[in-house]
Amino acid sequence: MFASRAARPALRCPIHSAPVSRRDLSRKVILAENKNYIPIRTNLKGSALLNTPALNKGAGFTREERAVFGLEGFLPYDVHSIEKQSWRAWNQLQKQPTTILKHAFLASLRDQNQVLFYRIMQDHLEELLGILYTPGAAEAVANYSSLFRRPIGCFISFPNQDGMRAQLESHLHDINRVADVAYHCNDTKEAIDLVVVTDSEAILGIGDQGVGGITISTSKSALYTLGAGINPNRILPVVLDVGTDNHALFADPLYMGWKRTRLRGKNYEQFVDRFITHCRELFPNAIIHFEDFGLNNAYKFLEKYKDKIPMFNDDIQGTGAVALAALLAAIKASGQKLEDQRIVIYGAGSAGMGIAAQVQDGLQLLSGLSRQEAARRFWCVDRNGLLLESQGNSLRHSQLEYARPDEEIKTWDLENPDIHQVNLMDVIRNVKPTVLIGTSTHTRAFNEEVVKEMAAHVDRPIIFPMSNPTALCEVDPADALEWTDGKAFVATGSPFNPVELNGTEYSIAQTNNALIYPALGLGAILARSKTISPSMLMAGVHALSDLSPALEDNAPGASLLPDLADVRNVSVSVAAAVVRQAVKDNNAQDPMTIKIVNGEAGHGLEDYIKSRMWDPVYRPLELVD
Ligand SMILES: NC(=O)C1=CN([C@@H]2O[C@H](COP(=O)(O)OP(=O)(O)OC[C@H]3O[C@@H](n4cnc5c(N)ncnc54)[C@H](O)[C@@H]3O)[C@@H](O)[C@H]2O)C=CC1
Ligand SMILES: CC(=O)C(=O)O
Ligand SMILES: [Mg+2]
Repeated sequence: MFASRAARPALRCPIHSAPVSRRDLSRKVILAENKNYIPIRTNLKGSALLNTPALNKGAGFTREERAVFGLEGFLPYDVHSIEKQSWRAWNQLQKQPTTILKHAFLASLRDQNQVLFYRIMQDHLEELLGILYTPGAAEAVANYSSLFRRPIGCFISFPNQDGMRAQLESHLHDINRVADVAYHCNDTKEAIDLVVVTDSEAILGIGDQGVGGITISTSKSALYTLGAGINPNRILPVVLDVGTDNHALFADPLYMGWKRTRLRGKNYEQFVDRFITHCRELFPNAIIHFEDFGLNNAYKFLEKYKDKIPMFNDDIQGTGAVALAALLAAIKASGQKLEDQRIVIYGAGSAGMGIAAQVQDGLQLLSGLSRQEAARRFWCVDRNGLLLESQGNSLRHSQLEYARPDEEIKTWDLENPDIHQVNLMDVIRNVKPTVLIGTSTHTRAFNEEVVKEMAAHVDRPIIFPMSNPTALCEVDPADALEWTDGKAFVATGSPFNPVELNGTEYSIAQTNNALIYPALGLGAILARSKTISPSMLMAGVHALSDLSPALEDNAPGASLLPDLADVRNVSVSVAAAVVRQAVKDNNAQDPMTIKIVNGEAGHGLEDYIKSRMWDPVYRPLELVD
């Protein structure tokens, strides 16, 4: 049932002191013109300056800069504004015939003129996100070695492990970073805010991609800049090359990674531990973002480090957070309660179990359920069907508490009672779920039969096919809406166009961790929090959920979450909530941020956050000897 307008909850975030206006969200670049941009000091001149992406302005160098930095013979005469440069780059990009060539064009631009790359991305975020990120990034990762031009990011390969510390350190001395960041720091140890690391075992839904996984680290890093204004020169994207079990890569003569079977066991763990130790020593202020590790390792390192250092696993925690935000929005918009939901998770891996854990936290915190009562709201289906207690030893640790008692299915109407494998349709028929989440990589698993059966028992089915890239999505939103006569709340992991049905336009929320992890990272960096705690995550969830367009009055068909293209504005609210929570929990260590949150600094937190965001504008340059 649709909730009446009066029944809709007030637009007030429990974490924020002030109400949040969704109308505050606008596509405009935040505050760029009000900032005082400190000049960048450099001794580079001529072609060396043009070949330093963090400093290069191309045709954007002013007359004075051209004279001072000896650029006149290197550039055509006319000086062009960044708007003109962005327009030219956009026209060039349009001429690239395929997504992968567009991705390669953007990578090349990033490698020539970093500010212009971020500027064109920001100017056309809606159109370009699908190229830089999912689904485009999947193709770029898979074709990394054949498309390779120049390396971006940090490559730590197992055979070179003896030099790991020096390899990381050399990135501190990278000319781009030194020019823009380290020069202005008292200590190079302050130069890195964030490390984004993958070992490439489970890239998006396309599996083991060996060294090509660097592109997921660089894409996720770019989204930190676009989404939360984190200075790109203070981010280190890393791939840990520990070999690959993707044997197609071995057969490729152009493959650029270490051609060995993936390292496992003790050697692997020590390698990753050594990496973390060096990062902590060399970049003590940096938070560490784990991305697309294989399921077992993802959980192993999360458990090992989450209470000790500021780190998080994006696939587990970022995905859990964005899914809960969308779920809370759907529930509020339809006047339901979280504790009344029966939740089926299809694909019980990192993302699926991360969502279960986050929603379980929500059930405990918001609905007052015990941990065990909350776990009873889930039915998780994996390759071998419904997770059952009798599967004991074959279940992974993260799955154990959601396994259902075998007793429960004794009374069920099963498609094939002879086999001990309860399939998705069995679960839908017997559980009558209110929520169906897909994190399985099983293309079109939510077929017409599944969706119609679900819709036959609930007024507003909540269906989140979250697998990426687009081709692996469990159901096309247009189908899900058609099969439910527009009653379903649908949200996907990759972008989909709005759906027109019976005179209503349905916007499809892109329920992707990219809507929340940039702000989570920004909040943790600004607070310099000791850890990235569950309460910080939950604060981010509430802040994001409260910005849901579906909670607007009279908004049939509205998206459950703000548009990913609005992420930078969304991030201000979400990061503020994260920071406030860190301060409240005595987890924050940055004196300035603590002062601001405690109202002792004379200006508000949101303004401070905006003032700390990096913008794609050309900063003045100052020549030093
Ligand atoms: N929307 C978002 O923000 C995010 C989406 N994802 C997507 O979720 C999907 C899974 O990613 P991860 O959890 O990291 O991978 P994973 O490998 O950890 O988990 C996938 C799970 O699905 C199961 N599975 C595979 N085929 C199945 C089938 N036919 N039926 C039932 N279960 C099946 C696997 O056994 C495994 O447990 C990927 O497509 C990924 O792109 C992941 C993270 C974030
Ligand atoms: C979005 C993301 O992190 C994934 O699909 O793996
Ligand atoms: Mg991922």
